[in-house]
Amino acid sequence: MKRVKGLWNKTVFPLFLMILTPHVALIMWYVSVHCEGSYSVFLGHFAGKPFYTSIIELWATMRPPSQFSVLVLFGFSVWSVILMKLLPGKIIKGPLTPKGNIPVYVDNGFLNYIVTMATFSIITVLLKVQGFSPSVIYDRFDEFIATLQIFSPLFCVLLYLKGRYWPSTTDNGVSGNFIFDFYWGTELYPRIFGIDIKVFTNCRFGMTVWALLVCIHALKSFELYGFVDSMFVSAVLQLIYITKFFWWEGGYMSTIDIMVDRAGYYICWGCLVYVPTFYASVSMYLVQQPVHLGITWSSLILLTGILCIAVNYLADLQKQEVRGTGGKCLVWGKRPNIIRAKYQLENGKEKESILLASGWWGLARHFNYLAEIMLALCWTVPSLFVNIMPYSYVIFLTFLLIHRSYRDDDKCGDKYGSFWVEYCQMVPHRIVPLLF
Ligand SMILES: NC(=O)C1=CN([C@@H]2O[C@H](COP(=O)(O)OP(=O)(O)OC[C@H]3O[C@@H](n4cnc5c(N)ncnc54)[C@H](OP(=O)(O)O)[C@@H]3O)[C@@H](O)[C@H]2O)C=CC1
Ligand SMILES: CC(C)CCC[C@@H](C)[C@H]1CC[C@H]2C3=CC=C4C[C@@H](O)CC[C@]4(C)[C@H]3CC[C@]12C
Repeated sequence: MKRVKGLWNKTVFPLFLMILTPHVALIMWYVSVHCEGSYSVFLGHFAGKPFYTSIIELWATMRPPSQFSVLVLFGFSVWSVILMKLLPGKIIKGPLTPKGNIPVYVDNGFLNYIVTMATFSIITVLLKVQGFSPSVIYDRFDEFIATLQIFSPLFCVLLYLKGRYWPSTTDNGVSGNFIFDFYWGTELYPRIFGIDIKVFTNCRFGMTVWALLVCIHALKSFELYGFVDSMFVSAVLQLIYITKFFWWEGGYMSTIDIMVDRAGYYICWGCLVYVPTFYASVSMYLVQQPVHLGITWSSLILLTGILCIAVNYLADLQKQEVRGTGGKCLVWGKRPNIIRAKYQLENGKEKESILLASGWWGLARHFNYLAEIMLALCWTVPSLFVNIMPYSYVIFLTFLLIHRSYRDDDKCGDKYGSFWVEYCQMVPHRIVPLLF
């Protein structure tokens, strides 16, 4: 039984995802642009054809990388690396790794984001004056997907080799199963010329490109129809969320992505290809499917979404503050219930950490996930209920976060043992209080 589980987790599932996800990234674009945002129309395009011819036809609709797409993506990556290196920021320390290393980061993500978005706005105005528009990226998005689909797997191969033969730290290693090692990665936080790869892929590329695409899709919509409230509401919520992310970027360095997930296909390919295509898909969908919501619905959705962002942010911040002050702070006006949980590093050294069982962390073990899902629903609902396609992200996110809550339980159970059991008894529900 254990062997079957291992085969599923370490080979079949990763392989399945690595085969499936490049198609998904392409399908999101194809359905939005060529199928009126409808999966049924999409299936109709290939009805009666053998599966493999449909796949070939689908990929053939995508134009190959152009000089333009390569230059823009390469230029943007260089720009991000330069800003990462040059912009000032407080030095922050990441959490202690299982091998006993402490990664150090320069907390300049918010500044990086502001400088990039301001530069994008200036470029947009300059282009507009000359009769051009960045919305050409929407028009030629297939060329961009093609470029990412070629370069990102190559980048992951490079990361695999780097972790195997030239690791940056002792937090590296292989399991001997190539499929799993490629998917999961061979290093926890690789650095190339001092550039932290996960900070680059997740924050400086993935999250920033997501914000830029939201603006580009909104601009395209504006050029086509003028002001559209559904696009506005969806875009504003996504942009506030992404801005919040960068504001809190220091905290992100202590999350599962950074302290557990290695730099492999899952995280790096995911942030380079999946985030731009899948995470920004609601905005891409709305370009061809504008909806008029009216002021009442627009305001209601916007306010609910902002509330969800606030809850998500406050929950993440609460954990950070309690740990930062060693539990000597107030949570919702009271002394927090905390567990001082002991754990051991791989070298046997004993350490202590705090588990918070009050505030948002007393409602459910991952209440922050509930706010995250509700928020994604808020920026999708403006597309109304005509098609399932715009809901793809929120459906994916729900599965991702449920799976993650189990993964995190396993991880924390292994790490904290009886302290985690105690916490689970105090806070029995995972994500939804009283229900799940
Ligand atoms: N849009 C998206 O695709 C996704 C968004 N997110 C968002 O990212 C943010 C971070 O999420 P994520 O990293 O998944 O998880 P969490 O922020 O929930 O962090 C989990 C970690 O926090 C520590 N921890 C767990 N319970 C407690 C507690 N009661 N008190 C103190 N520390 C605790 C443990 O780490 P330790 O080892 O330090 O004890 C655990 O591994 C969230 O806002 C989430 O919504 C997350 C995933 C996907
Ligand atoms: C099958 C794979 C290709 C799936 C790839 C998934 C990844 C792209 C995503 C997995 C976890 C995601 C994130 C975690 C936490 C985040 C913090 C939040 O505030 C912003 C979003 C994000 C950075 C998010 C980004 C995508 C993932 C890395």
